[in-house]
Amino acid sequence: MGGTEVEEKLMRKLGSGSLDFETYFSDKAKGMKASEIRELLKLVESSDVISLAGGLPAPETFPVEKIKEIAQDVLTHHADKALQYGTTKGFTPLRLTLADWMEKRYGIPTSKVEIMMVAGSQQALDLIGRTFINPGDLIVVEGPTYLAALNAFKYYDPEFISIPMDDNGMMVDLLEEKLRKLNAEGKKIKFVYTVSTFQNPMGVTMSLDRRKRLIELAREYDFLIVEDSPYSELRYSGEPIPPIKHFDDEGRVMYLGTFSKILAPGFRLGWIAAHPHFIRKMEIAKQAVDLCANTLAQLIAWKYVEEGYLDEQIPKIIEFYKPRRDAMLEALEEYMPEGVRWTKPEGGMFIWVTLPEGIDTKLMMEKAVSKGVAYVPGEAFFAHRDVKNTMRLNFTYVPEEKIREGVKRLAEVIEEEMKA
Ligand SMILES: Cc1ncc(COP(=O)(O)O)c(CN)c1O
Ligand SMILES: O=C(O)/C=C/CC(=O)O
Repeated sequence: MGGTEVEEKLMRKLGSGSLDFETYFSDKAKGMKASEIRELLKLVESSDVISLAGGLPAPETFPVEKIKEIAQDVLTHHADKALQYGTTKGFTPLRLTLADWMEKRYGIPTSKVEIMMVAGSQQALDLIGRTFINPGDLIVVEGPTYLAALNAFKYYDPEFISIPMDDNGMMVDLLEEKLRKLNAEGKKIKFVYTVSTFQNPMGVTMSLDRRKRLIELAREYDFLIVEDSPYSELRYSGEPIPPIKHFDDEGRVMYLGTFSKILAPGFRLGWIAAHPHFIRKMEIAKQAVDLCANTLAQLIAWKYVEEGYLDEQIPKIIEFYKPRRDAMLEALEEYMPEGVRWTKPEGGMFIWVTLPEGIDTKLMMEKAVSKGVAYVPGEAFFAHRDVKNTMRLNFTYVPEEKIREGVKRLAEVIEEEMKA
């Protein structure tokens, strides 16, 4: 029995009860929206639907034996630390190892950043909202962008400015135009949120020129940059591009990393690399949220990175995902009707599909699931939910033959929709 059935059974058993539950919620709680991605995961959890929806890493890429071995070692030699409360900033040896790892891979000097461990980079997004957003602050996001970032920031009542994307990431020239207009009105933005490499949901990567221009604009118009980068290690083709943080001399960029796609999401372990002044304030915020990140997970991750297993594992993950990306691109080419477009990402987990104007992919979802395929409708990835004819496909979770079958089924649904 899947989670959804369990919930429904419990709700039926308890009935509506005597309490008027809604009256007890805070105003903010009443305004919260469920995550389409999280809800979809429940939908396809116990069915034979081919899910191209959730951005789930393939379980086959989890280094189970190595985790077992390291956990055994950690619990034999460091149980007193691994099972105890830790400091809010995180296990120091892990933080230092990660700083060295980032310097080696991204050319971000350890002297320029401090690292704080968080309960997944999703918590980093909430801490950034809690620490930096006043109601009404202007926050720039990509259109489309990671929908759970919108949900995290929304709780703090910003005003979103959505900047369109193309195959080279955020259209920074349009951002510059917007900044000029705001400046003429005496307005400033607080920060730009970007998934700079293999973006969620489009899969595209911000070009080097745009990264350099964005950091120049940040200086010129005095704003911060939140660079959220869970996918940067998953490159299947093309050449690596330094993160925006690499060009940051003043401490304007807060870089978010995570173990979710390069070790396992179940660790719920990510990190923020930022100026110590910003880290300190977010540390104080985190003290009130969860005291500290999971210490057992931190010590296992520390050994995993320190002893070089992470650097060994990343090429294996790439080798596992590349054929799946290729299978999806080939199937889209083979099955999709004229008039349907899609991104051709060099890495990451997602492909973004654009249908002819007038088709609403949220309304089309029910037909797709009845045909045995699921995707994430694109509307929720836009801050103003004003684009309806798009969808996000994930290629990492199901094997190639299922990807092909899923795209074939989806193409049939789209074809029918285009004829309707
Ligand atoms: C852009 C982006 N940011 C943050 C997250 C949350 O990741 P984590 O598992 O580290 O919380 C995700 C989820 N994959 C994501 O796609
Ligand atoms: O699909 C995504 O973008 C996010 C996946 C993480 C989640 O399961 O919510």
